[in-house]
Amino acid sequence: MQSLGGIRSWPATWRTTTASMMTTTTTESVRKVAQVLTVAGSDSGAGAGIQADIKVCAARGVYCASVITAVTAQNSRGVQSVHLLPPDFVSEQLKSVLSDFEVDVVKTGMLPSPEIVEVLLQNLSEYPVRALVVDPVMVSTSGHVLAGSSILSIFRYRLLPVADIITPNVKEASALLGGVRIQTVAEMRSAAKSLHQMGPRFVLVKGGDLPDSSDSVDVYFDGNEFHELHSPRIATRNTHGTGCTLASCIAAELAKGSPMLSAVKVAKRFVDTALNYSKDIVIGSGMQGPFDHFLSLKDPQSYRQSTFKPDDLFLYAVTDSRMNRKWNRSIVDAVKAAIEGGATIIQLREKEAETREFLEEAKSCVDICRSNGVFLLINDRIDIALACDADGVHVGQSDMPVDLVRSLLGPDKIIGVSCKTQEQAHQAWKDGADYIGSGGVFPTNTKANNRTIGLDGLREVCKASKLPVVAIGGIGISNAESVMRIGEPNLKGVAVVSALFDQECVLSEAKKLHKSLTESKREH
Ligand SMILES: Cc1ncc(COP(=O)(O)OP(=O)(O)O)c(N)n1
Ligand SMILES: Cc1nc(C(=O)O)sc1CCOP(=O)(O)O
Ligand SMILES: [Mg+2]
Repeated sequence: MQSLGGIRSWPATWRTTTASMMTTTTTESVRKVAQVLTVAGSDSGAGAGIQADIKVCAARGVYCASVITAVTAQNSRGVQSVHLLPPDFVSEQLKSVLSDFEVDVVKTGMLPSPEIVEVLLQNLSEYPVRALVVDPVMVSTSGHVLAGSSILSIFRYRLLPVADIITPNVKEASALLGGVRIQTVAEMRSAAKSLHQMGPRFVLVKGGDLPDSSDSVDVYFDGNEFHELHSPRIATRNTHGTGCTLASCIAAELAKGSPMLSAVKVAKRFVDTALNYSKDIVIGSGMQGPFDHFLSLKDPQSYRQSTFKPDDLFLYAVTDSRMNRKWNRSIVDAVKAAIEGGATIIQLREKEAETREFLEEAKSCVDICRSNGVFLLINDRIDIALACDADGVHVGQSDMPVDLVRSLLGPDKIIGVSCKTQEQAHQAWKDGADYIGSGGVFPTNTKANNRTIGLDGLREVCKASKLPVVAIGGIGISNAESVMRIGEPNLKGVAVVSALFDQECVLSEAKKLHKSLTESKREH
């Protein structure tokens, strides 16, 4: 079979992504729709399987075709019965879709027999796609075997070698590796490495089932580097279908053109958001309910609260047009490098930009940030934020009042406000802000006539604030650790301008600062 080629070669004409990201415009004005094909089992309860896959793709703005390998009778109590489709008929479905549609990414879920894997491989060699995402489903969340041990050999020797990414949970990783013990993050790393040797380009071992961990940790391995992707464990019964959802979301992001790590990060965040958002909905009477992929079954007010997370403030990159001009780089390039280096949120602070030019650049930055799963805020300019559909704004005490900003932007946007005093921190909470920027912690050359409040002033603001706080002003690699060391639980990160953007290489400075912040977090 020809190598599936991952997501390496996109026709240049597809690159102009529209705001909705579902379609891309070619020079001939033909709209190319990002397409996923899911090859999986049907779940009558619709929390997992084909039904979940279609919902995720729809939620992410991607078209999803479906080839059904098996029909299951299941609900929130478990799997009552499974009916396998004949391999010939699975092949007919594959041919129907692949011979007609321009499928970008194939995602596999329940592949219940070696014969079905065989017909899948045959069809993929006849109709190659850009990427193959393999979720090696073996056992349902309720414990029902969906693909027995007869499948292991063809998975190991035929399917994994042509996969771009595989997304096993620890039980599936263990089964693929002949029953090795995987009970710690170190063992997950070692499993990811061994699985990578079986041929997939990337491996994501999901640690949701790991015993005794307060975090949910997934281990990503690209053949060289490991990334640990942490998220807080969400207490809910509604976890049915999380694996299918994650893999399909990765497929959808790849179909839109994201690099692999970005696709994985976006997918993890999507699952966390959906789980948190629907943690207390009740569908079915069993132990494992479905969750809401469209985030629409609850009060919309709570959506905003669940999407912005205080930890997003960890490394806050604030751009500066003067510095970009000095170093001869565009805002877009500056933002890309900051994100690649580990920035967790971006603010465009373009004090001298002309409105028209700023708007165009802001739109490009929104696309970049969105495809990387990083929020983009606009400094001061509510009009620009609305026009480019940014994720929010940052305003100061002399800018538009926060309550008015909230009424203009609505409940879903993120609003940050600068506070130097406890009174301002109280007011920020009352007015509906999401976070506080507090400084100048140290003297700065970036903002003229800025009053320095020092570490003591920062501590005061943190103590008075019910909101998460990010520290700003004169912060860089040499002193970021001393800021985080004040140890206030709601101090979530540092915001920096010159430490990233008044430097020759934004990427390497961002990486260094991220590393130093991560180390100081580990120590405290
Ligand atoms: C994260 C963050 N904190 C504080 C500020 C300062 O905002 P403001 O007081 O409105 O001053 P200007 O940035 O507009 O000069 C910020 N931008 N970001
Ligand atoms: C934009 C801004 N606001 C501040 C505040 O105190 O609210 S200090 C500041 C400038 C921060 O730039 P640098 O990281 O280069 O010191
Ligand atoms: Mg301002």
